[in-house]
Amino acid sequence: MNESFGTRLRARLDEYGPLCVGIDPSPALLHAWGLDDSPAGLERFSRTVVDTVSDVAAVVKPQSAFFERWGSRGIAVLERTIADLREAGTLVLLDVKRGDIDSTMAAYAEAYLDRGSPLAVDAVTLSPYLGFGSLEGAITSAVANDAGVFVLARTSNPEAAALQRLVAGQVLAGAAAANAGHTPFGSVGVVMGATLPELEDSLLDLNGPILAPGLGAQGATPADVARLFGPVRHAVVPSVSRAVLEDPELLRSRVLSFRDECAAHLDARIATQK
Ligand SMILES: O=C(O)c1cc(=O)[nH]c(=O)n1[C@@H]1O[C@H](COP(=O)(O)O)[C@@H](O)[C@H]1O
Repeated sequence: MNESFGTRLRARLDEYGPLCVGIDPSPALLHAWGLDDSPAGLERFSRTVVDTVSDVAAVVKPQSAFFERWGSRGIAVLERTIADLREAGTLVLLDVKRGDIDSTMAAYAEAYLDRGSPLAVDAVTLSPYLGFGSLEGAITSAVANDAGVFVLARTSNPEAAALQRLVAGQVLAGAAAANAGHTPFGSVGVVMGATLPELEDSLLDLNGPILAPGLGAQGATPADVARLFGPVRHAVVPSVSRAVLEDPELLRSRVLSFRDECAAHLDARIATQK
């Protein structure tokens, strides 16, 4: 690898369309699929998602929490899932929402961003609540490994608004500073829920990718995403989990229809039309 995460993400979005598909093997979804709530059930679920969507989704986002529930056996399944995704060629965004101080944050960065780590991925979600500056080392490490980060700015859940509107400006400013001068855009993304009523104007200066969860189960539609993100729509990666994962038989068709609808509303071309 010698292209930045921003460059690789831009290419993948242009080729496959603007969609991130979650792997969220919750007990409820394992049950709906007729699988045991066990490491074997997790593995079957994850492998089915990888096999069914990796050739049509620009980004796939495993949710670490559902693997961590099973301790070392769950982490072993997560490692195999990451390896399968990388082999399939899709970009892997691990949703871990990590954030801590200096050497502790460095250890998280080593775990997820260092190319030699068994859990190395293309990008991770980070939490900025120990200060945006506490993430600097992880951002440096991401860039050194051609990886990326998505820092929580305004999340999709309704409880977040009161706290996050006080600090989102600092997150956006920190990410914009890290991305300045990078083309096609930088590798420091932010998370902005697709369910939000409105956005900070400073998002216009981000020059980086925007992960927008909240499609489907949390109520947002592709039209909402286009309305909300307006002038930065080319940088948005809408993310969907439960609405496509409910039924393995419908998984591929639902991913294709979310992907095509997002592309149509966001004025994005899909070079590889499957
Ligand atoms: O970082 C995330 O992916 C994330 C941020 C956010 O603001 N809201 C949000 O729901 N998520 C994640 O997106 C997934 C839920 O997606 P749905 O099942 O489509 O609602 C879960 O893994 C959440 O942790």
